[in-house]
Amino acid sequence: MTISVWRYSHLALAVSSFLLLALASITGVILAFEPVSQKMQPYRVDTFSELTLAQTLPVLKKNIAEISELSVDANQFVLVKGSDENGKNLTAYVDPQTGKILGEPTEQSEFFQWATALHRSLFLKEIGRFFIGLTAFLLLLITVSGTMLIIQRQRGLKRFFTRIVRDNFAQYYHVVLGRLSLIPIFVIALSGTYLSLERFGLVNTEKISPRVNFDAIQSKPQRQLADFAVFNDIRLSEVQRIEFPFSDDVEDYYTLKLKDRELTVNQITGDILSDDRYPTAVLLTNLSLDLHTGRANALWAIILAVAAGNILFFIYSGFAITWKRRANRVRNNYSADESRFIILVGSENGSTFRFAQLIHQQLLNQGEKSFLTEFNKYTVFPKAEHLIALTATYGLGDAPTNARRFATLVEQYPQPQPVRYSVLGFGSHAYPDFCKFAFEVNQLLSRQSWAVPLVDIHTVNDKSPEEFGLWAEAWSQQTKLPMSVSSDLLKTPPPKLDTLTVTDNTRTAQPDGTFLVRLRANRRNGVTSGDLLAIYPANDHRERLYSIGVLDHELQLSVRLHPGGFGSGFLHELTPGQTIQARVVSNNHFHFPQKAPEVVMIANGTGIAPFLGMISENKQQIPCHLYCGFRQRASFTMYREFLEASQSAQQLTTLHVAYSREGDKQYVSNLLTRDADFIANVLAMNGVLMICGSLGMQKDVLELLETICQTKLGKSVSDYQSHSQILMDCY
Ligand SMILES: Cc1cc2nc3c(=O)[nH]c(=O)nc-3n(C[C@H](O)[C@H](O)[C@H](O)COP(=O)(O)O)c2cc1C
Repeated sequence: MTISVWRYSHLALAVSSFLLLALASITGVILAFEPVSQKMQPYRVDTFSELTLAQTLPVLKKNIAEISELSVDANQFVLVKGSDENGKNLTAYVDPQTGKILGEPTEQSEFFQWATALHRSLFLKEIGRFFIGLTAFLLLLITVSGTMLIIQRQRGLKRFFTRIVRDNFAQYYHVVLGRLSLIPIFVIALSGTYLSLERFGLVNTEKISPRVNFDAIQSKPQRQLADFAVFNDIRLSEVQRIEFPFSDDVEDYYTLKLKDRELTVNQITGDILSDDRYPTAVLLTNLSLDLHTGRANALWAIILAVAAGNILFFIYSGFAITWKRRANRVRNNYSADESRFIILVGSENGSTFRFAQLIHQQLLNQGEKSFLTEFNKYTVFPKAEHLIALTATYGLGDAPTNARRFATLVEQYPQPQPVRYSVLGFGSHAYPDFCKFAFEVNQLLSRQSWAVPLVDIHTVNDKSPEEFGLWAEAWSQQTKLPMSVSSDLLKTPPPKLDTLTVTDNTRTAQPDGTFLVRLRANRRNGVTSGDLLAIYPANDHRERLYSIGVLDHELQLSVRLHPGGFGSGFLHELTPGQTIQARVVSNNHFHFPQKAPEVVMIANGTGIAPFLGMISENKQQIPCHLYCGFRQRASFTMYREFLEASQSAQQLTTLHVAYSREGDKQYVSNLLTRDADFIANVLAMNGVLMICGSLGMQKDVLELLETICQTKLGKSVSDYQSHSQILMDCY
């Protein structure tokens, strides 16, 4: 069964019962203190559990003139009814060992009487009892559905008590306390339901009346009470009530109502006259009363009070979670049919909607027609030019509930015109399948003939505004539409810029040639190869990002000069000694995996930049293979010397170069096809593939990897992506 079925049942049950449940819980907390307060009265003797009837009854008979009845309550207080030596009625707690009178019972306090009546019947007699019974039953169902939700959330029964990832206060404590109070709440609900059924006569609790054969009653041999075998066998702690014989006549007998049966005993010989076990239903009623009220054990009563208090918290936190989910409902000004921008959201708990709304709002403010909807509402969008897919991942790397049907819908509704797409995954590294569903969506879209990749898939760990900002910047660069990340979402001050000094610039003669720029940061604040350098060519909001390779403590950028290029043109003109204002954007997901047993780097064109730095920093000599593609040999010349030196120093193990416009006219994907077995082996041994370069190359390589993974490893490429074995930074 899917998570949503359990979730909706859980919610529906909670909504339908929360008022009565709150009332029952509040009164339940109050009533749990009654047994605790009662147990503090000094009527229990320490030897209670050891005393037998043979020890107790003779002492009581000796000390009390006339006894008609003895009862033992849930607090193990012994109450005797009868009369004293003056013939006056007597109802008193006694010491069962000495027969001494300890005190008189008092009436239940009015407050507890009031709370009990409210708890049991809402002061509405039978109707109230019915609703309270129904509430107990609903609580039982809520407990079951809640347990299923926790099992699904924790990915299986075995992991039920493993660490819970903290999402937000209400959700975290709803699950933490839910797990802890699961058993007491289940017991409260089950016993409450049972007691209601019993109350309405739906379970048969009729006791069998003792059948004494008076013809067979013996009056010999006469024995002392202390010598009755049956009284020696029965402990006081097994007794609920004893009715004493009304006279000395042999036909009057002792009736012993024990916890599990009723006995009648000849008052002269001590013979057992009848022995009837109670029906199971009666035993269950007693057990339910013990468990539901906590009357038998003060510690259990306190546990019940805490559990009932937790129910109140669950009502609050459950509604807080629902409220948060509902608050993200979408309002569109334009229809799906007329919109140029389609934003799809896959979200379970609503936070991804916040990010989607931010994009949506900015597009609307710029006068664009934008339509925001859920993945499951995907259809044909006749005017769409851009598709932005934002999605969280849940379960075992699964789709959120509102994105479950996406794979089917995509096949069902091909778009009639080319649409440029970009996928942004929301997830958490706390889970092993990081953003897996987003990677699947990316794969799915990349296979559609109408889908044109616009920006490499980006991921956002733990709702990081900075990582969202990276995507926004990349998307904005491609579309030329401003997409800023609002400061209330970022909750960080505007970036501080560093001053960097140009140390070298190889320049190029051709307008589509590649050149290398080296910069030295005035203060070295932890730049790592794979990070990005944000430059501001016009000193305004326009930012351009370049992949950094750190070589000899300097930042090296590999740049292709585009005719009229805003960023590349600016960098091309830099001369050694010049300074620029820029900032380093940490790009943690694309750092060299220091713990990987083997690393394969795949690049085309300027995508080689971060790899040069990583190779230069590979002092541990982790086996490292570079597959790179260029148009002509000339493009590779500037890297050759460095890479050959790295091979000699064993910082680079193998080097494979493809030229697309010369010689065999190969692409980097052709090299990978040739070495498919090796690539599969690296993945199988937990090695890491890193891809950097153009999105076109990335698409080809991913398609190839999908085939390799499926045929040689029996898994999807998204499996490896979600386990950080395939890292990408393409543009
Ligand atoms: C029960 C649960 C399971 C999750 N499973 C994954 C997962 O497998 N992979 C992942 O990257 N993130 C996982 N996450 C993290 C969410 O995807 C992430 O917090 C996301 O930002 C939530 O977005 P939403 O509020 O729109 O649903 C999980 C979160 C929860 C609460």
